[in-house]
Amino acid sequence: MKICGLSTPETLDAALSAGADMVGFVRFPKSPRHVSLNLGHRLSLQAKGRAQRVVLLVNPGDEDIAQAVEAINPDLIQLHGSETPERVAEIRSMVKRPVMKALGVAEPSDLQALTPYAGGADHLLLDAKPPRTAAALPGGNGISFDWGLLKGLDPKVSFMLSGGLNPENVAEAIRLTKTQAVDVSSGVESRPGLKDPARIEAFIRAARSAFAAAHH
Ligand SMILES: O=C(O)c1ccccc1NCC(=O)[C@H](O)[C@H](O)COP(=O)(O)O
Repeated sequence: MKICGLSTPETLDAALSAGADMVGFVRFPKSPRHVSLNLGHRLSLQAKGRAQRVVLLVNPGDEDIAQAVEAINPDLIQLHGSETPERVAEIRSMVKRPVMKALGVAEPSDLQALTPYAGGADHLLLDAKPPRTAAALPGGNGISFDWGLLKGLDPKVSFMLSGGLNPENVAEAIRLTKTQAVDVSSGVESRPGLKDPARIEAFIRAARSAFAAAHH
């Protein structure tokens, strides 16, 4: 279970105390969840040893990557832009840490885009595609995609499910998609960029019960 877009010590503590496996820090200035290098550094120290720390970058240049790695020392890098399979592999060898590539799903043909990333990325995160408006963020939009599309996916492909999840629908999403991992951002917020500790706890509780039920 990954809680993405944490940006305060209090809400990070709520995610860690509730048992999140991964906590995500967004480096994207247009996002209400963006963290400075300094804040990212402090949040990362707070999470160290308690959950995997993920830094989220969008089409980063080498310098952006170097700065984020130096300041935040993440356990994993999430790439949430239009990075090619070659660029993902290049970043992975540059940072010498695992990389998760996010891919948007809206129609069956989008699943074919997964194959070229299989060699270069350590994990795949399947998210909804962002709305086609100039102001839209590449992620964190609270939009679900049709989970039924994943019936067309090779069962050997492991992925993290994302996009429009919340405490109310996460159990159904796990049951229908048989995913092994889930990611959430706006579904555990009280307003864009502000995480709600009670919703974080409810999300993790619901996801944990659904994973337990799926393994019986
Ligand atoms: O969350 C953001 O603000 C963000 C900005 C730029 C690129 C990606 C971003 N979020 C990516 C995530 O991993 C979100 O958790 C994922 O898109 C799901 O978001 P939501 O549908 O709001 O749960």
